[in-house]
Amino acid sequence: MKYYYIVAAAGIGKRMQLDYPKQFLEYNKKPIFIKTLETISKNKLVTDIIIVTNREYIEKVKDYVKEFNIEKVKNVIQGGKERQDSVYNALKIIEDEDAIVAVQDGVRPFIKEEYIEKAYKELEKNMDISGVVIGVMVKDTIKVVDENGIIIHTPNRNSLVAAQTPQVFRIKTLKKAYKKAKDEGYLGTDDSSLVEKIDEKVKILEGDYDNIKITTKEDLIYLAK
Ligand SMILES: Nc1ccn([C@@H]2O[C@H](COP(=O)(O)OP(=O)(O)OP(=O)(O)O)[C@@H](O)[C@H]2O)c(=O)n1
Ligand SMILES: C[C@](O)(CO)[C@H](O)COP(=O)(O)O
Repeated sequence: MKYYYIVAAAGIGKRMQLDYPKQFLEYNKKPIFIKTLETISKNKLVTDIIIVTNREYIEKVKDYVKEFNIEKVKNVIQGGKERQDSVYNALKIIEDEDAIVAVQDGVRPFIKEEYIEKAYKELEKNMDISGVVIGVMVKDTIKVVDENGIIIHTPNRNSLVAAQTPQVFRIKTLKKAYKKAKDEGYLGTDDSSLVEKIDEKVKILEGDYDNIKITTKEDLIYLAK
């Protein structure tokens, strides 16, 4: 069985407001996408890693992969305009129709190996579900608001989970979901939302609060060492 791992690292980091993409920010003298990859490649189930990055950074990413001896990287390919386009580019080059595939933000460098393992295994043993998403219960009370900031309602916090990555799926399901989203012009903010749209069941596996996405300048504190 092939266990693919797609690492999305083709964003431009608009919200971080640097003059280079935030996946190249450093933690412990390594670009954060490399820290992410180190954890992934160490996992014994992962067989094939595909990195998706900005066209002009492909060679630089290949150099980093060599420099830091990241194993199992089979392809470094060009991303697209949105995260969804980048992940779709990677899905299109996977030919094995029986594979399991995990999708990961390159800018979640604190992912722990145990969650990768748990997610793959949960999906494999549970034929009732089509995907597994690592997530954490929200700590704040969440409000749904209208365009004027007026609160419409307050969902019950016990049913609210902040979705992270990895998000793991059977390849056939994920390809079907991505194709349908493309055909219908649907743009989701994560992979699971596309699979939910084709009425497949996706299960949340509780992860941890350390697995943050480096998104805005406030998150730089997590990289200070
Ligand atoms: N076209 C894109 C956009 C995002 N990503 C990747 O998806 C992950 C999560 O996206 P996000 O945090 O939104 O990154 P950016 O798109 O770079 O940030 P922003 O939205 O602020 O521009 C990141 O690892 C990012 O590199 C990608 O592969 N392709
Ligand atoms: C996939 C994700 O990390 C789950 O929380 C998130 O939705 C990515 O969103 P972004 O806008 O691409 O950062």
